[in-house]
Amino acid sequence: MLLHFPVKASCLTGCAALQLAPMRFFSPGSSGTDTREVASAVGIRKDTTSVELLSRLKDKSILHTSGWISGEWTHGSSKNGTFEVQNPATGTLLATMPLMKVNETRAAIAAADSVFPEWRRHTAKERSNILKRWQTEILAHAEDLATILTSEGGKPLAEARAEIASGAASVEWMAEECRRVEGDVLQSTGSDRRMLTLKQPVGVVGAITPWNFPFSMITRKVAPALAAGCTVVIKPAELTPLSAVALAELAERAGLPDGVLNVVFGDAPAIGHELATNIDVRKIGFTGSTSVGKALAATAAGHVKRISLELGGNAPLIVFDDADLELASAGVVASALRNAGQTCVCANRVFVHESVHDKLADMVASRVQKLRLGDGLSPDTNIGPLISEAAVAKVTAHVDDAVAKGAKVLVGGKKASLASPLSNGTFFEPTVLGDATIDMRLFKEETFGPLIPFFKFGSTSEVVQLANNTEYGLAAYFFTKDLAKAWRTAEDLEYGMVGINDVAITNEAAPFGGVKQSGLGREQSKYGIQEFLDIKYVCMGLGSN
Ligand SMILES: NC(=O)c1ccc[n+]([C@@H]2O[C@H](COP(=O)([O-])OP(=O)(O)OC[C@H]3O[C@@H](n4cnc5c(N)ncnc54)[C@H](O)[C@@H]3O)[C@@H](O)[C@H]2O)c1
Ligand SMILES: O=CCCC(=O)O
Repeated sequence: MLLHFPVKASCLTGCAALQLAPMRFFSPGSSGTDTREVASAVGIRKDTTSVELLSRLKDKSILHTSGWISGEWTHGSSKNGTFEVQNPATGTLLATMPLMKVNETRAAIAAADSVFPEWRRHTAKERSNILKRWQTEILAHAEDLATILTSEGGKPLAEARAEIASGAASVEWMAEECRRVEGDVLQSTGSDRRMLTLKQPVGVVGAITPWNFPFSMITRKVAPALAAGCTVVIKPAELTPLSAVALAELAERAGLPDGVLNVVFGDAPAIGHELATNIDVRKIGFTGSTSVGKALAATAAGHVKRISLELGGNAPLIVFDDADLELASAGVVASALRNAGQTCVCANRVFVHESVHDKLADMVASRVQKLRLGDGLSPDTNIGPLISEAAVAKVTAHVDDAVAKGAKVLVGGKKASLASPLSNGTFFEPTVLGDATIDMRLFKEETFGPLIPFFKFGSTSEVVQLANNTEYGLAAYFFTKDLAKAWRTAEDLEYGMVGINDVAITNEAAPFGGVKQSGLGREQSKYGIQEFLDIKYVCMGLGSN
């Protein structure tokens, strides 16, 4: 049954009326201003968002501070309270969001379920056209979306722009793939029957996404789901929900019918549990940590739901003695420090042949020394903040543990203190460590920070064994000019994705996903849409004539 929420899409300032506490808005250098002053000064939804962020946007109406259920912007129950979204570069408040729980999630699932029969009956071309219009809206708002993404997630604008482009490319790809979903006519086992298969949408999908790619992790799930004919409830990370609601706004503008896409956030365990247990949800698509993914998979298994998991990584990057060292050193830095090291496919462990180890370490150290740490919104920043103090603490612990066990700090090594207005930001110096060994935490655990540890190796068999010595199996990289070594190493690495002389391997045409405890299933590419389709076998008897 669909629960009714009293807030309509047109109720812009009215949404705040549902909140119990008096609303404040914040901007750097101000301690807050009464909501009514702001609302009258600027007109829309300023009551719960940072004026500084709004002032940076060309189209301010893509910034929402509500959930999106059944085509309505809603705060859900006013009894639930709120949570805050902060800019990790400055520590300033960006938005106050309604905390949603089980009832809101049930309403979103009910909305998705009620329109599923209609959405699946749309022709593939109709769904494809809506997806293409969504892509057009995303591209038209790319700069605003990148600004929102950098403000809530911290990554430099250039990386945010690349993420928006990659998300738009996923939508475009699935708009095309949509029209190529085909069943088969099978060779019949008897002359009196015909046998065929149909591919049908699985049903309502719950999409749970992380903060480190707040935009593209959503498009990678939602675009294939919508293309297949599924309806969706998105649960974005509470640290970065603003990208998700902007995407919902643009989907609505693209003509996506009400209820086909819904967004809820707040009490993550409660929302996740409801998605994993509600009988009307047929599939969960999750990207996040291995620990949460495992727990969610166990819960969903109790209800025999389909699930895709994109989990943690611990990527090796191997540099063989015949490698192009300029290319390899650029690859090490680009991979390990992407999004300040907070990327599931970041190189975590750099294995270098002993004959070129010192030279490569020097080349990497000199590249890293030139990088500028700062606010992602500033054009000369190469590395932004980490997402939180907890993230800074984890990188610090990994560096301290490594140094205690004999590693040498070649560059960086500690939390960075930047001048105001970045003095409350969560920054860590990009760090290069020499003499890393396998007894260190950084060998076994995903650091998720700007840390490049160097390990020495002697033979190919030794380094493949070291690279595979992890519970993870997402991405691996290596550099060599030897063709035979390239084939054998690519085949022997126990990873879902392998980059040879290349670290920028992700794109919409390539299957993204891991093996071992890095996950199940594939996103993107021609395989991604299959995760949202069931195979139905149809047998038609022809009678005895
Ligand atoms: N393999 C991939 O494609 C990929 C991509 C990006 C990030 N990641 C991984 O994600 C992790 C970082 O992201 P994170 O810290 O946001 O991960 P996380 O597991 O803490 O959170 C991911 C999502 O799950 C939600 N969540 C938290 N607890 C939950 C619960 N009990 N039930 C249901 N949902 C819950 C969060 O609110 C968030 O939306 C890293 O391990 C990284 O490697 C993997
Ligand atoms: O961290 C997840 C996504 C990384 C990528 O798209 O290459």
